[in-house]
Amino acid sequence: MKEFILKANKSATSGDINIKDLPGSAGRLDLVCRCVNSSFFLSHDLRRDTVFYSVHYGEPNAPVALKFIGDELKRLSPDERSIALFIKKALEKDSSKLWKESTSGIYTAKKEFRDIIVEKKNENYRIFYLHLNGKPLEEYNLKLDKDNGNDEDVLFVLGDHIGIGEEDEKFLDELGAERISLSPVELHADHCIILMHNALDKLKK
Ligand SMILES: C[S@@+](CC[C@H](N)C(=O)[O-])C[C@H]1O[C@@H](n2cnc3c(N)ncnc32)[C@H](O)[C@@H]1O
Repeated sequence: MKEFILKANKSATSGDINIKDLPGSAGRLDLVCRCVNSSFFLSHDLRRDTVFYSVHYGEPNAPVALKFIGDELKRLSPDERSIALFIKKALEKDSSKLWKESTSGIYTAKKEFRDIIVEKKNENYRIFYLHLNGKPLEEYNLKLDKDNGNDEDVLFVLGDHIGIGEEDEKFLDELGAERISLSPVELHADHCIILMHNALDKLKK
């Protein structure tokens, strides 16, 4: 499984969202929507082998985690407004420690960013932190196949416009996360997802 997790430092944690003001009062929800687009949408298809998480730390109810499962998504279209409406619906529900489905393939839970990463580590996922100053992707010699020919389970960690912060960087270091740099210039998180997908797609050809 290929999974991405975004720390959305300012994104809304209730359904009280103005869809016309995603970058402002909704706390950069535009960025979350673009990451959903980049995670899943192909031309006339969806990436069914991908899962995307965003963990929101904005007002009024932080944290709230969202999980999108490619294999289960239905009726979602690639435009930001459509994605934002599904997110609004999910955030309108009360969240608890366990994942609860809002609409097909979209779940919410009251989970911290770190909780999800630890869960993945315990499930033997390989954890990568996408970072400007990481080891260049080309030097990684990525071989994401297990010996039995199945894909290795991988989680890619991303920050938003603010980043993930020093404490969470330290947490990732202690967890043994590997830092990958995708470019010598700083990119938007959604563009990093596209580049990462592209690199993995090429490994399969
Ligand atoms: C707009 S950048 C964040 C900028 C923020 N000021 C910071 O200090 O982290 C959004 C995220 O994209 C990822 N990113 C940006 N440029 C990257 C690069 N060249 N290689 C790998 N990941 C990158 C990182 O995960 C980063 O947190």
